[in-house]
Amino acid sequence: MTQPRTAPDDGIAARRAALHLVEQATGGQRLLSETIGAGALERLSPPDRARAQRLATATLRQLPRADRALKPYLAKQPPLAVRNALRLGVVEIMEGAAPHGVVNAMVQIMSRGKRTQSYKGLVNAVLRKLGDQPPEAFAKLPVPKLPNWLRGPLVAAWGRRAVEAMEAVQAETPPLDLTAKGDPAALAEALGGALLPTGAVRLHDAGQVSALPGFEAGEWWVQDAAAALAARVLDARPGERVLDMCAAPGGKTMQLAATGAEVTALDLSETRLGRLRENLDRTGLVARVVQGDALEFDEAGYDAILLDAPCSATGTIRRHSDLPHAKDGAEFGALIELQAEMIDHALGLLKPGGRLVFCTCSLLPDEGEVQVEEALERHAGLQNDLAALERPGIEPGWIGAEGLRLRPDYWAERGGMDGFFIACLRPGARDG
Ligand SMILES: C[S@@+](CC[C@H](N)C(=O)[O-])C[C@H]1O[C@@H](n2cnc3c(N)ncnc32)[C@H](O)[C@@H]1O
Repeated sequence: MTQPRTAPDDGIAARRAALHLVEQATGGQRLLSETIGAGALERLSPPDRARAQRLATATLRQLPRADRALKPYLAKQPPLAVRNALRLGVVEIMEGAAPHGVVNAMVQIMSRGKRTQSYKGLVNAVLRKLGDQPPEAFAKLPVPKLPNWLRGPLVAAWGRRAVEAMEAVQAETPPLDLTAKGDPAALAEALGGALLPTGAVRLHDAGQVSALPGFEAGEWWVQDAAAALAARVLDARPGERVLDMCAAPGGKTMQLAATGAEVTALDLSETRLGRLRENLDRTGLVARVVQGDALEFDEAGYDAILLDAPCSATGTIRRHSDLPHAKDGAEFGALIELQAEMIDHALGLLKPGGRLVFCTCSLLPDEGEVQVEEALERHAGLQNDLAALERPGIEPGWIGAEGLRLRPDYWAERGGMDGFFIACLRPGARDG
C-alpha cells in the first residue's frame, strides 16, 4: 500500500491511510503507534488523521467478524491488501456507513494500486452484496475472541467467563475518558459527559479529540478512568518531591503536577518526552523533565515515586485493537524482568517513610500481583499498603491481597475500563 494523499476527497485519503495502518498491523506486526510514529498520517488533515485512526482501530477490533461476513463471498483468499480493503469496507457498513459511499471509495482505492486494480470488480461485487444485508445480520456475528497466546494465560488467571466478559467489552467502541485539570463535575457539565464515581469524565461518540471545547486551553487531557487511579493512589501533596519514573506521554505527570507537588518526569524515550512537554505546555502544568534510563537514575530522597512500568499493555486492548494482531507475547518475559529491576531500583530512591506506587496496564498477574508477591519476598520489611487503595469510587471488590486489580469488564454497562494493576509499597526500616 502506498502512502496516503492529502487532497480533499470522499474519504479516500483517510481510508487509504487506514488501510496502510491495518496492513502494517496484520502483515508487518507493527502497532498503529509505530506506523503513525514513522509518519504514516503526517500528510493528512487533523480530521482525516482522526478518521483514519478510527477506521483502522474499528477494522482491527472487528476483524474476525468481518472475515466471517466475507467468507461466503470469497471462493479463495485475495492478496492481503485486497482482503484488508474488504474488511475495512464491511466494518464501515456494519457500523452504519452508507454502503454506496463505502463501495465507491474502496473501488477507487483498488483501481489506483498496481497490485490491486485487477480486484476492483471483486471488491465492488462483494461489498455491494454485503451492503444489501440487514444490519442485524452483523450484530449476530460472534464476539471476537482474543488470540490463544493471550487467551490461555488470561483464562488461567481470571476464568473463562471473566475473559468472555472482557472480550464482549473489547468488541465495543470504547468511550473517551478525560481527566479535568480543575473541577471534574463542571467539566462533565460543560461537555455533556458523565462524571464517573472516581472523578473521570466520560464521553460517548466524542469525535475528534482536539476539536472538543477546552482542548486548546488545556482544561483536560485524555486518560482512561483506570489509568487515572494510579496517581490518585499515590496521593501527592503540595511541596512533596515526586518522581514519575516512566512518565511519557505524561497523563500521570499532569495529575501529579496538578496537586502542587514538585514533580520530576523521567523517561527513556526522547520522542515520547516531546509529547509530554507538549502536554505540559498545553495544560500550563509544571514538571522537571529528564531523559534517561530509570535503572541508571540515581537521584535519591523522593517522598513518593510513581512507577508506571513498561509492560505488555494487554489491559488496553479495547482502545488498542491492533495489539492482538501485531504482537505474539514473545517479548513479555523481558518486560517482566525489567519491571522487577525497576521496582528494586525505585525503592532505593525513596527517602525514609516514602512510598512507591507500582502500576502496569496489563491483565497478566506476572506483571502485577506476582511482581508484588516477589518484591515482598526480596525486600525484608517492605509493606504492601492496601489502605492506600481505598480512594473515592474504587469498589472494595477490586482490591485483592496484592493490590488493586482493574479489568475491562468492570463497569461493563458504562463502557468498561482499561485493565490495570496498582499497588502502593512502603519500605520498612531495613529496606530502601
Ligand atoms: C506505560 S508507559 C508510561 C505512560 C505514562 N506514565 C503516562 O501515564 O502517560 C511506559 C514508559 O516507560 C518508558 N520506558 C521504557 N523503558 C524505560 C527505562 N529503562 N527507563 C525509563 N523509561 C522507560 C517508555 O518510554 C514509556 O514511555
